[in-house]
Amino acid sequence: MTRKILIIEDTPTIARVQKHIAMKIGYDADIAGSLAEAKELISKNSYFCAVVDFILPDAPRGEAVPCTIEAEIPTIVMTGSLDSTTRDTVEKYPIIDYITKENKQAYQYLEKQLQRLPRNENVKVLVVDDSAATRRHICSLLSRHKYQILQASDGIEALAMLEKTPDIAVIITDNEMPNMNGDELCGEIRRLYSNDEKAIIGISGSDASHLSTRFLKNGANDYLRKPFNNEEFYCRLSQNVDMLEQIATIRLQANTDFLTKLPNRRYFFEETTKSLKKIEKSSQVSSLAMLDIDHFKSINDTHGHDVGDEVLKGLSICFAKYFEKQLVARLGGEEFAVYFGETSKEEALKRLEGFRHFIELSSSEFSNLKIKFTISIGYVHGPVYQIDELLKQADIKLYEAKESGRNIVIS
Ligand SMILES: Nc1nc2c(ncn2[C@@H]2O[C@H](COP(=O)(O)OP(=O)(O)OP(=O)(O)O)[C@@H](O)[C@H]2O)c(=O)[nH]1
Repeated sequence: MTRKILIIEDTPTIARVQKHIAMKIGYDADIAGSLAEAKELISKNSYFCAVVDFILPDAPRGEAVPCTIEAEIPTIVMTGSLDSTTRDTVEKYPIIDYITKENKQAYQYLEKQLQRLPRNENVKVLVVDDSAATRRHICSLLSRHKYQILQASDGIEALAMLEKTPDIAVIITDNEMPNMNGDELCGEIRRLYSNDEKAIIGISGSDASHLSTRFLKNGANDYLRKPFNNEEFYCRLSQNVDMLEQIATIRLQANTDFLTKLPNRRYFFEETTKSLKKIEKSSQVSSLAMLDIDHFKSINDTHGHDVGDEVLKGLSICFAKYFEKQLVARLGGEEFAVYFGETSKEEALKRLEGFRHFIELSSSEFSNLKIKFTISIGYVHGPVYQIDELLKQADIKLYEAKESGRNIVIS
């Protein structure tokens, strides 16, 4: 779904720059050169957000701001300069943010805000406070920036909610609450979830100077003193969400094979080791296959490395269709592994044989040069709970598959 943005700006060059920024991010954009034009567009369209110039020829005192706010369009205000009258007007309305155009980084900042809004729709924030009024206030700030919101009235309820909704990213918690104080809740959350999974922002109205330190020492990422300034609240919150996002990106890069975008060897070892521990505890048997393209060297030697890469990428895409619930990784070169966990031997072999057959029939689809190739597969199934041992046994079967003429599954 393309989100539509309304740009209300009477200087055409500035409007064009803003439209360019919005479209680069993926928005559709309408431009209104005056308040009258804006009203006309608002009556006919629905907008995800608006970027509003504070001074317009037919709205010299910021009258366009209440117009978008009344139409329930999340609003970013652009101002020429921020004198006290402008600031008072801007602060009167529940806008997302204001940006001073005279600032050199104004458009970079606008771009960041426009990128954050759609992202925030997927960020879950849990608000923990025993005061319903404070919760309401924080929730209204969060909904203005399009965050997904969950609420709990004390620490016990918050922990239950975290267990039920594992993808909560940020917890904003008060300190003085019945049953469990905010700093204690913080400690408990950190016992269960790491800093790269969840960010915690502590808030308190207390004057006690040591409280911020207590929050931080118990694992909070940030602290806000009540009553807090809305702008500071948003800045701290988005910095924490940015940080979680950056960690997730780094983690994804560290766990992904660059060429095929499949999980890499490192991720495969980490995940299978965890799973094998569980399987061993419940006395189940494990199940794994190693797959290898036949005579891949000759594809490289005959057609070049780039064509070889194309073949590897094409094959990797097919894994997702055949092994939706299994963990597939590129171990290196033209060697891949499929970890079945507790799947029965019959089921695993049926899938592997189906995949081998599919590749035999369709491999020419994966490259522009229509290169045909086959794969060999070695499969193991048994009470083995060390991943290197499982791979060693599967590799022996794979070697047998190669020795017996290739394009075969050996178990
Ligand atoms: N294009 C491309 N080739 C790679 C990559 N990684 C490894 N290779 C090549 O994969 C080939 C593997 O060759 P071999 O181990 O001899 O295996 P094979 O030719 O497939 O022979 P069999 O496995 O016995 O059927 C070598 O030519 C490597 O250079 C890669 O990322 N891209």
